[in-house]
Amino acid sequence: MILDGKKVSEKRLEILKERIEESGLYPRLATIIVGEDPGSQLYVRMKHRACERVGIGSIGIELPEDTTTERLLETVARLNNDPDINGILVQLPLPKQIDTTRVIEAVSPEKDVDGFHPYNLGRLLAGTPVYAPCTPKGIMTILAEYGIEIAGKRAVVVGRSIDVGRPMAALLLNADATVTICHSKTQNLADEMRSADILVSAVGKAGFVRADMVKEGATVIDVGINYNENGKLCGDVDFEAVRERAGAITPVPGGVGPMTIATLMEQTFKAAERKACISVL
Ligand SMILES: Nc1nc(=O)c2c([nH]1)NC[C@@H]1CN(c3ccc(C(=O)N[C@@H](CCC(=O)O)C(=O)O)cc3)C=[N+]21
Repeated sequence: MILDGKKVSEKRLEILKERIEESGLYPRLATIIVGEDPGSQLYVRMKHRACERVGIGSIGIELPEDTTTERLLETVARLNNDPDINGILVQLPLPKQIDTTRVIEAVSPEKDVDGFHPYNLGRLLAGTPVYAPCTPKGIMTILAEYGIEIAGKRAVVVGRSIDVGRPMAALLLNADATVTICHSKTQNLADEMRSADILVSAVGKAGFVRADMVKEGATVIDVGINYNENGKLCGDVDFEAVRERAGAITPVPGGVGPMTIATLMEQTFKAAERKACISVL
């Protein structure tokens, strides 16, 4: 079974559009991008397009490559204090002169629709999440949409980043999976991966997950964003070989990526609802 993230994201965005309309709210997202990285610019453009589609206002702030941490902190503070802004997204990665941790911690937790602030990561780890990082949250949504059971299953997450691996493990644990986090120093990695009922790869190497590392019938979630030798977007998983063994698998493109953006939209609306003290998701 192919887990069609594109299709699920479209459906979620349609539902969200109606909910926003009915709410009478006009949520607003501010994005900040530092520098000229074409990849980052593409993703931010996609986020603005999604905003437009569902009825979220968006403002894009573009700062030069040589922006200082202080200057970026001032921009964040201004958006924190702007009552018309519900969500603030600082596109990562930031240029190397910038102290990313300070910037993430400067975003008001109520406007942290990316879910990267330590308050929100702490709430997630405590099992009482408010905003969770959009990529792993989107993965939980796609698993739910396809009725894939999580409770009691063995989940193996390969990768321990703050935006994917760590929060993914926390979300799966909150859903009662037995969770293992693997990384570059893990011994017998292939054996660990073969034990997974749910295997999440967030490694960043094309062809990293081969068919012999996947248990028959397992659910395989591919978070990789790589480009092959022909310059084509591909994930971590050897898709054609692995799909024969997997029970369910997400493609790249059309899998996890669109779910990330749909989740960002949902969390931005949630921020507007919480500000207006209406129902809480
Ligand atoms: N503060 C912050 N928040 C983020 O959420 C964030 C970020 N920084 N930095 C970069 C990553 C990456 N990311 C993606 C979103 C959508 C697709 C997506 O929709 N991809 C399409 C393909 C797009 C294409 O054609 O390249 C797909 O997989 O089908 C991919 C990647 C969000 N990120």
